[in-house]
Amino acid sequence: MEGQRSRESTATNSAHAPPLLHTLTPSRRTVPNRVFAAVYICVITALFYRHVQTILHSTTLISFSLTLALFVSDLILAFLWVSAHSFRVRPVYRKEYPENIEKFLEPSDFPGLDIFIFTTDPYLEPPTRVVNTALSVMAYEYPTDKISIYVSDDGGSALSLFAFMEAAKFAAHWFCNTTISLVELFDDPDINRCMPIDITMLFVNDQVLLDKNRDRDITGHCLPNLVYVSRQKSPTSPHNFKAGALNVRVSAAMTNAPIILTLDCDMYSNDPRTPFRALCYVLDPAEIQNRLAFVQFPQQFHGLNESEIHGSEHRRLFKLNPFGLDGLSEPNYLGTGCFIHRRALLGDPSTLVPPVIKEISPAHIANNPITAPSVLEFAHRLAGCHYENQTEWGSKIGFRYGSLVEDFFTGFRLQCEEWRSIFCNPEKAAFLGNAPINFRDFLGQNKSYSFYAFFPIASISITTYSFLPQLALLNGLNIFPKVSEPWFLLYSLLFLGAYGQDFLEYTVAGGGTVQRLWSDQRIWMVKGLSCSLFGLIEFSLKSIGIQTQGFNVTSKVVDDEQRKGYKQGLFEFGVPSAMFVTLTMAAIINLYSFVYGLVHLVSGKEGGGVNAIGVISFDCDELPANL
Ligand SMILES: O=c1ccn([C@@H]2O[C@H](COP(=O)(O)OP(=O)(O)O[C@H]3O[C@H](CO)[C@@H](O)[C@H](O)[C@H]3O)[C@@H](O)[C@H]2O)c(=O)[nH]1
Ligand SMILES: [Mn+2]
Repeated sequence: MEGQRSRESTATNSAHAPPLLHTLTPSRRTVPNRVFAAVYICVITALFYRHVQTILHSTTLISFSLTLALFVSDLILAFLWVSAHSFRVRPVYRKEYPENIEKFLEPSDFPGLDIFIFTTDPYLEPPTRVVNTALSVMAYEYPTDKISIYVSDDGGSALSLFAFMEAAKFAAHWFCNTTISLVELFDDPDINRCMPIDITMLFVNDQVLLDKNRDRDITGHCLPNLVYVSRQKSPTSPHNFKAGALNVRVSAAMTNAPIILTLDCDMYSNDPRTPFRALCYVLDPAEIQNRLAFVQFPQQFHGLNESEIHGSEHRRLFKLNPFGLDGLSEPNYLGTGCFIHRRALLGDPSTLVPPVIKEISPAHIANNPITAPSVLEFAHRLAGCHYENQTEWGSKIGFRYGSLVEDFFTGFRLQCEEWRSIFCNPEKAAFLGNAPINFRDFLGQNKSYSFYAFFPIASISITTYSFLPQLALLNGLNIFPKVSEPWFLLYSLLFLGAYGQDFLEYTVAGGGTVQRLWSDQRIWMVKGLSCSLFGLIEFSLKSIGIQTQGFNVTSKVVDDEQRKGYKQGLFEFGVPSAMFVTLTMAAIINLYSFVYGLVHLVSGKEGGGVNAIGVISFDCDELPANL
């Protein structure tokens, strides 16, 4: 990480001021980043000058179309490079002082915290894991009577409900004995398995499993509220996937806490003090005035292998880029590990959009027992599938519908409404999760990530560069400058500049290893040829009205065979997928043209030669550099 940091404090610690809650420090990379950007833009401009010259002077249709294709591909990559510059223009680092929260607040003054945990498929998401997620947050060092946990089960599965009924009993014993290591619970291969059971019911079901007013652990201390929610679904009204589940307002009827924590069932709390960290921001009057909507913690994973072949830790997306966006007050919402002001979900900072029922407005104080028949009846009504009809839920308020990546979309909409956000990255991971270790699951998951704004269009460039130079080489056409030509220097600069910056960012600033950087680069190309490409095609089809499939839940089940392969750093091609076709085609053509180029180079024949060996490599945010 960064070395010495000058302190640009947002909260001061003078005699009369409240205790220091957090500090903010701009990264030392800011100035070098800006200088580099200026130089790199000049090099990119030179590249386009060359492309235009070649197009204008092309004599055959083939050379014209080849250069045009490269021109378009480079244009897309250059556009993405420019947009990625926002991550580099002002990265910032923060530090919190959670120990000061208690100087500032009495336990009775702590704000209520409603924790939402999501699950949808007991076969892909073993209920024992979901239970572990819930137990991990029950152990938060936070006034117990202020915490309520809502488990949203979109599958309405009897198995998940049963698991939670057992968990509620277990909690009474476990809660007072938190010395049992959570990691142990997670890594036990036997409890990770999902028992096959053939009952799935869809019904409106809010079941209060633990009530803080009623339930005690075995030493007599109170337990947090634990509520199982299974919203009603009907074939005639869209359920809007996770965004729909997020918007079920049962928590508003029962506890209506001002702060919400969203957590996927594949994550668990790794630090019981995390809410204190979040409070350092959400309680800071300066931040509230600055229209703070949410505090996002990074998604981090455990159980990854050394080289992390799939790059599924998404170090850039989840850790590096948010530092950059934080400097601009807009880190995006990552769907899990995020503390949100409930108020931010109900309209822009200046005009509150009133919910249809006033009992669920942020001002409403929910102080009836959550098991009171009136509360339960109200909660049932809110979880019904028709409640949202003719309302602004999903369009102007709540989590926004219409995108499979509801996190990215909702965060973006909140920012458009002038809400601000903060990225909080403590040294000890606040949450840890599981990333898919199966190659097909990984690609399936990334098909939806690839909707991320413009990123999927990079697949046009990647596909072009995966086939075009190779085919040109095999046909004896020159499309890149020779080593002896001055233009070769330009390509070298593009290559070295992109990789140099990427290397420094990933390893020195981002703490990643060279091996993982290698995997990250490789997987970027793999994604461009598979999931991004398919995501782009699906998105285009959908835009012109052709139906495609919806959200694919990422499997969290891992068998021993898969675990073994993954540990050895092997990609698993055992299961069929259309996404492998483009990948394999590119691999074969690249290998063939690589050998072809090499043979010609060694035998001293002309025809492409060193300038197009057939291996392409370029960084996700940069221009291609073909050697
Ligand atoms: O109809 C649905 C579909 C999914 N989920 C839950 O949503 C969560 C995320 O789904 P997962 O299959 O794990 O997707 P990932 O690709 O791993 O999730 C990433 O991408 C999602 C969409 O952008 C975000 O919501 C997640 O927080 C983010 O980790 C899981 O807990 C699911 O149980 C539901 O509750 N209802
Ligand atoms: Mn997930």
